Amino acid sequence: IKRARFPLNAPTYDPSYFSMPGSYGSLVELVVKQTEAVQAKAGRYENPEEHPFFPDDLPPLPQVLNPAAVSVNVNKKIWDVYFNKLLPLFVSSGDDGNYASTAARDLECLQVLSRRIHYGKLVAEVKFRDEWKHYEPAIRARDKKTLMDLLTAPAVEKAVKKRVAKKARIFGQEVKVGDDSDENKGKYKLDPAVVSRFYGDWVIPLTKDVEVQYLLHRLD
Ligand SMILES: C=C(O[C@@H]1C=C(C(=O)O)C=C[C@H]1O)C(=O)O
Repeated sequence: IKRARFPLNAPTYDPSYFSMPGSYGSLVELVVKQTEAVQAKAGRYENPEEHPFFPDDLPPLPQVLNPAAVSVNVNKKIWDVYFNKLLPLFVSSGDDGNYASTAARDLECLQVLSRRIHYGKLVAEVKFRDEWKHYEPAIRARDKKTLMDLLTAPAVEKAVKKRVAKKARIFGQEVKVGDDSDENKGKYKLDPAVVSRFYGDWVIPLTKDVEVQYLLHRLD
């Protein structure tokens, strides 16, 4: 919703627009890399729920989780999906020159998506512990399809998509003081249907990919 306040602002993502000593690339890459470096110093990535987008640029992170979890990081895919699939769905075309604010909102979106999708590791661990007799043979057989079938809960996915659409309607509604007309009813800063579809097409499938990748390493 906060990112939707700005148009695309393409120069934010254009390495040729923003030149600064050091191999930062585009402005958004500079903001993400430099922010992650500071947050790593503050201990952000000692929290197993947090994953950096540029881990190679950071000092070795203390390994809190077992080896199965450490190697699973799908942030490169999240980066691609966010900029190429999600952003075009909810920002207007155009350029208002607010590139630094745009990059800051993008960082917030990337980090919250990464945290949500990598929760898959914690969920997979719980599922393994609850039903290891079912998961162990599939893990040893490297049977991704069986693992995906075991961990998939269609009713939960349906409820999640319904809940995120409702949250987008509630938190994204246009509110005008003293306007009791129906003029603003059904107007949102962000189309709730876009949010629900994005969860169905990308967030949930990526979360399950994380679950499968974690489980494949669980018995390493
Ligand atoms: C996260 C879980 O695993 C899967 C992924 C879900 C999601 O990303 O929302 C929901 C249900 C499952 O298909 C879960 O079972 O809660």
